Amino acid sequence: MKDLIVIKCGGSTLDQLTPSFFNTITDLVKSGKKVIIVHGGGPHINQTLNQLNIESTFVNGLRKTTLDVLQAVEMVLCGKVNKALVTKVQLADTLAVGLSGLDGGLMKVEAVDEENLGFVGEPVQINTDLIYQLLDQHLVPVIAPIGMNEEGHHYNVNADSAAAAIARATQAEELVFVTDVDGILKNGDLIESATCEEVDQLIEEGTVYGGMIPKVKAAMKSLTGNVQSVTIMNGKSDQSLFNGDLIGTKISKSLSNQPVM
Ligand SMILES: Nc1ncnc2c1ncn2[C@@H]1O[C@H](COP(=O)(O)OP(=O)(O)O)[C@@H](O)[C@H]1O
Ligand SMILES: CC(=O)N[C@@H](CCC(=O)OP(=O)(O)O)C(=O)O
Repeated sequence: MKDLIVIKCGGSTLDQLTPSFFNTITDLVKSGKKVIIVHGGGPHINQTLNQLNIESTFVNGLRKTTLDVLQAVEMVLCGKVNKALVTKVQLADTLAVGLSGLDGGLMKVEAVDEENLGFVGEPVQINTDLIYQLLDQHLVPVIAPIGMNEEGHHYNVNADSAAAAIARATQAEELVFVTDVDGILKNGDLIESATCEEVDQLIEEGTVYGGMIPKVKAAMKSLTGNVQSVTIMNGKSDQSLFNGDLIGTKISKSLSNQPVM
């Protein structure tokens, strides 16, 4: 869809996002752009799991999700984090609708690897009609990454994967990952642009690790569809967001996949 931007807000940066960030979203909507927010909440989940004395571990950036963990994840993401974000968008004078992948069949998922990861899902189908209807009403959908499978079981979805699947399915023009670092760093320096091949190499050599892995993998997956541009940027930077070139790491399709001019 033309003029559609999917913004993924990482849990690492959610509490630091300033009113100017949310004012920018209002400016975007007023200028005729359509905005979808997909959010994470990893640190918020960790805090609640600690309070509940529930252990959780990560495998390649994905949280191993037992039934106990799933219940806490759902409570934190769909409840606390989602509603806090809806409130902040609305304080900037834009109406937002908070929902999860469960609501309106928004995100159907399949288990990734139930034996090793438990209830971790990956999106297989997005109800784009529902999203378009909200966008047509000038509402900003704020989406928590919990999905449902065919049997009605709930799954924890990495928020980067959810954002990429939603960007792909809605044919968004842009996907922006807002996180707590300036972009992909190598030896402390920002990599301003990288092709998918270069990103694969960065994973292989260990420069990209942990929570950055699902982010770059999701970025690359979205680029195999209609998404034109993926940027990873810092939510703390006070740059005038989206008014020109975003500052961060821009990931582009491999040169061999570029259309011939
Ligand atoms: N090459 C890299 N450049 C920057 N950050 C990296 C890199 N590799 C791993 N990371 C880690 O990825 C983190 C961002 O991922 P994550 O914590 O999952 O954030 P979010 O909650 O925004 O999704 C950074 O804070 C950093 O610790
Ligand atoms: C399967 C899986 O790992 N799900 C994530 C969902 C939240 C998330 O992705 O939050 P961030 O964007 O802040 O990392 C989790 O449980 O932490």
